[in-house]
Amino acid sequence: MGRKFFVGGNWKCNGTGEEVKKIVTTVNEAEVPSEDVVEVVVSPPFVFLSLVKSLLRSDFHVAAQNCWVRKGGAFTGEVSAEMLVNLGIPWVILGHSERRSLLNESNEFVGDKVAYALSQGLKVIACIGETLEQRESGSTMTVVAAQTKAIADKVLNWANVVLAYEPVWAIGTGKVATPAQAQEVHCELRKWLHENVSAEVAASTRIIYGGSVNGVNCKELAAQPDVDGFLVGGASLKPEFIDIIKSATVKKNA
Ligand SMILES: O=C(CO)COP(=O)(O)O
Repeated sequence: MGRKFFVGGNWKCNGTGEEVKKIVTTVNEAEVPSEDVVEVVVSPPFVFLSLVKSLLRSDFHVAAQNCWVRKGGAFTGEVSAEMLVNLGIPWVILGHSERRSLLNESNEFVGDKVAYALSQGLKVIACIGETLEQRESGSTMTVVAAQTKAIADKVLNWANVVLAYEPVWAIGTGKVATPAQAQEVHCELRKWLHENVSAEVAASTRIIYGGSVNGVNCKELAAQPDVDGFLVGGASLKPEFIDIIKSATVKKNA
């Protein structure tokens, strides 16, 4: 049941036009494994989506970092799923912990967003993850299961969903989950999908890890059986993003 390795670069709210062009040039010039081995997506801020799409190599794809929960209309400041489709943007990141915590996006709201984006033909990187306090109190699985359930309640077809496990305590902190910690949660999530969605969805859905992934720690993480790739923040703005893409070969040779 081949789950193709997936590497996403989440540029968050960073970059000028010049900086964005520089990052794209770096990834365009890189020699990386073929599209059969790794699927690569970069996610610039909305305002740079068209620029990046026009410059980016054709074997890599573009993702937005968010979209509105329903059909567009009188929602000042929002960007709709329809607009992303109209721009030719195939992917969207939804439910990132920064939006959950800073903008109060609830599990239900994220579930609605995922369902609506999928209904419009977008592919979704759906983010889940526990805080440090939740981990220390032993509720990691309860938290990520509730976040996943809110998505599963609204989504019938998982073919276009990638689940990104991003422990909040590991995001932007330099404190990466150990390979064993990541594997444990990914394995539990796959079990959850098996029991609550279907064996087929559990076997085929990619579960990727995010949180302080870099060009060095990626190899050992990639070797874990249930880690199907990465969602990379800070390191996706640097040349080491290429090393992270190349970690796909660890999986291939496993
Ligand atoms: O939030 C992340 C990706 O979505 C991870 O960010 P860092 O890689 O900077 O920790």
